[in-house]
Amino acid sequence: MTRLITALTVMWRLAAPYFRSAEDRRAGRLLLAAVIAIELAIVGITVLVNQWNARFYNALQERAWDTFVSELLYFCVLAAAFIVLAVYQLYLNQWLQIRWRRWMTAQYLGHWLDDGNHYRMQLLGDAADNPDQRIADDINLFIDRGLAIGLGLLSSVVTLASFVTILWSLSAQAPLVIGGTTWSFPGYLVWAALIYAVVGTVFTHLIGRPLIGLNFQQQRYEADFRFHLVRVRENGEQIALLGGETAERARLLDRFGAVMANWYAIMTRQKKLTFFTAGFNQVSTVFPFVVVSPAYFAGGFSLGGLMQTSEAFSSVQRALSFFVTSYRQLAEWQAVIDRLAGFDAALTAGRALATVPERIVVSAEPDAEAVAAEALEVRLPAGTPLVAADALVLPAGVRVLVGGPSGSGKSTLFRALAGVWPFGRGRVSVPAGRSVMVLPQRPYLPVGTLAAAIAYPALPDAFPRDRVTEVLGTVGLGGLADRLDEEAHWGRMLSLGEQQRLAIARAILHAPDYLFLDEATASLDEPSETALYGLLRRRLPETALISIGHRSTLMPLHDRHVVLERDGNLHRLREATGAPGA
Ligand SMILES: Nc1ncnc2c1ncn2[C@@H]1O[C@H](COP(=O)(O)OP(=O)(O)OP(=O)(O)O)[C@@H](O)[C@H]1O
Repeated sequence: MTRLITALTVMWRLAAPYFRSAEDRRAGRLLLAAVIAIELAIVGITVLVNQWNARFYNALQERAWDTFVSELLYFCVLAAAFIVLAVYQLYLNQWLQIRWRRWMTAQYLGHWLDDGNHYRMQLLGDAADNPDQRIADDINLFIDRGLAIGLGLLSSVVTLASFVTILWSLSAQAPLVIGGTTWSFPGYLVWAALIYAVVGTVFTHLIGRPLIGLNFQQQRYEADFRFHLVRVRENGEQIALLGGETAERARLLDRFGAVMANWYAIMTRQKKLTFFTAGFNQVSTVFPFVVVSPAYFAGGFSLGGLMQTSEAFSSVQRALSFFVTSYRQLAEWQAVIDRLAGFDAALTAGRALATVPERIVVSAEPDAEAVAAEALEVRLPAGTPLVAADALVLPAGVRVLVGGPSGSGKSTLFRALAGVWPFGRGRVSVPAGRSVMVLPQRPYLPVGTLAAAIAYPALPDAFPRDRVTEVLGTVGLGGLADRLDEEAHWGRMLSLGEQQRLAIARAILHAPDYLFLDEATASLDEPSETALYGLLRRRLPETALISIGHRSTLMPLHDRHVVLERDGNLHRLREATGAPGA
């Protein structure tokens, strides 16, 4: 029971915001009201059809031709109304689904992407596996199944209320007579239907309960398998060069093994459940007749009455067995709710990480003249100290080379200065209104046109075309100028050196105040690297360049040289002796 209440609370927390949203609540509420109204109208038609049953079968029994014809016509009217309602119910339901889904997707994308939360969530580890599945599949399933189950439940409750009344009065008309003795008691047909359905529900629940967890796991294993397939696709070149196909196949089959093992468990459980539900459904066809037959054969009941009673009995029993028939859907839905709730929690944890008391605080200071780190200690997510930078000051236009052994924490220090690495303590102040750009060794090039890849993160047409062409020429990629509108996976097509040139072109177009280059030219030959640094110097004279690099040829291209040196259990940033470039 507490589980049910928790599930309902979580469901409400996930579903309600859409119907309260400023953007779409009117349309959402209207569509929902229409879908509910149609559902109720359909139940109304079922009640009318039930009453029609009595009249129609009586007309057949009495061979009353005129009544038969008029009842047939009446049925046609009901059927026509039912068809129109069924069509519009589906149509409006789908309309509601896509609007609701658009809203929820936008919300989740916002919470995931805003303010670097996706990256912090990733740093937190396995808190939210496969966010893509949460956003693409789970939101869809939550809405689709939620509406189906919600409307099914509503329809069952209303059907139950309507038909229990009918069945109650029919119980009085059809006394239960066995062996000449009357055994009936008020509403005995209702009680029979109730007991039958409750037995079914209890057994279904007992047999089917493990399906909730199994379905949850299944989705997870499937997503995991898909994720690893995508990894292989993305790293195809490396795998082919290393001849890693056999290892990959083994790894993928291993992942698939988990999919299969869980699937077997689902199959076994499903088999048990289907044995029960299929049997239950078969018995349901004849059970009402069995219950009413004593009254019918005792002679006090017409054929119409029998048919109406069996129909009403079936409706009550169907409504009561709603839980039995939709158990699989409910199990799946419960798993979806659990996953979305888990994703929600991970989103919140990611956001909370940005505001924990002990973290690296990066703030924009109106009076600051330089990027400055004060008592900065950068740590790993697990809390291990990595880098200490007591008093780093990077004035505008400075050119600093950051050195230090591999793994000493240079890239992590850049992440901390750029404000995406919260683990640690101390402060970083950035002059307000100054822009910062970080170029990593392997730049991110979104799939799309080349123009979009260069302009990223600005919009594809943010820079005049002739300027883009000219800048491409200056970084040595003039040959690509006439392919700016070509859509491709540029990150795979261009060599790493070309990608690095492209990233330099991006930096020149954006002209940031602070440009951090994390081995951003390491794939270029030394003369090209020197030429590109010269270009940056000429094109962005005001921009501070802070580079990480291991080559000694970088030294003369910078004014200052700082290094990370081991100091106890961490590396400390110190000014290196001997000014580079001197
Ligand atoms: N997300 C993370 N979780 C745990 N450890 C991490 C994470 N990111 C980096 N590290 C660890 O922090 C240490 C410093 O990594 P970092 O990439 O900053 O070093 P680096 O000095 O830039 O190295 P290189 O010169 O080889 O590029 C490494 O030991 C690395 O394994």
